[in-house]
Amino acid sequence: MADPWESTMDHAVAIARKAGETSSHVPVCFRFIGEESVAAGESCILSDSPTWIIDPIDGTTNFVHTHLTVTSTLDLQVEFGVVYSCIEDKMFTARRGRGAFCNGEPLQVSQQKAVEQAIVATEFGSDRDPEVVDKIFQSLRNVLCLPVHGVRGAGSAAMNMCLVASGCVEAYYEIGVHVWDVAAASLIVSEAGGVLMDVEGGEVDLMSRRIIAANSKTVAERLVKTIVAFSPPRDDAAPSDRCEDSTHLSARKV
Ligand SMILES: O=P([O-])([O-])O[C@@H]1[C@H](O)[C@H](O)[C@@H](O)[C@H](O)[C@H]1O
Ligand SMILES: [Mg+2]
Ligand SMILES: [Mg+2]
Repeated sequence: MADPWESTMDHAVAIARKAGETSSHVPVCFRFIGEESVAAGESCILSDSPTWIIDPIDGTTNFVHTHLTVTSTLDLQVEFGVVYSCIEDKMFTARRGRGAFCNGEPLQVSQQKAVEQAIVATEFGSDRDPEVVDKIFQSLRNVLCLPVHGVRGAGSAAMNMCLVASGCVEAYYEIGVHVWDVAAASLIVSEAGGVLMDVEGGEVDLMSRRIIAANSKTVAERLVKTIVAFSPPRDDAAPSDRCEDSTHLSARKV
């Protein structure tokens, strides 16, 4: 069987060559956006250049506490998405227009559109500002009282989205995620037949730090009416306007 990673890289190089209109003799030029490089002060701006968006560990708090799910995410903007759940040894992959897979098996979102029968995934995020925490709890209360069948959280934004893609949960929402948490899994969700939406409706903006990933427009729109929206500083804001998440500071001290 052909190595899917090798063909992915060949395709990535072809895209980069096309974008830069370089001949096969000139090295291709990729840009990178990674959680750690942005934390070190590098830019988080998407341009026309092919850009790899990387989160080496998604689920850092789980990782630090050796708790359940930890994933690594890799995305070549809008073309490929890869999420690897290392403890479960599950490789989620998607290529634009070619479907989404887990260890080579095709993924399909759940067909359940009745929100009362739905499992909704979310996270409490990393911000411990009491005003933000209040809004997160108001949303959680509203979601529970829809009512939904259950609320879950894997501790990894990417994994929650892969659960939507796998049909195990009907929707995931969070305010406070970063582009590297959700870029790869966004493609996996849409290639599995799911939808992405902003928490106030309309198109998702991956730099806005707000996302709904759902099995259907019906479920996503019910969540839009339920979530208490707010706007954290954007990922592509100037570094001085970004704020460090409080739990990350403590995680890094470990
Ligand atoms: O810091 P990290 O572990 O890469 O990513 C975080 C995790 O995905 C967490 O579940 C989510 O609630 C945060 O919003 C993310 O930033
Ligand atoms: Mg992450
Ligand atoms: Mg991370």
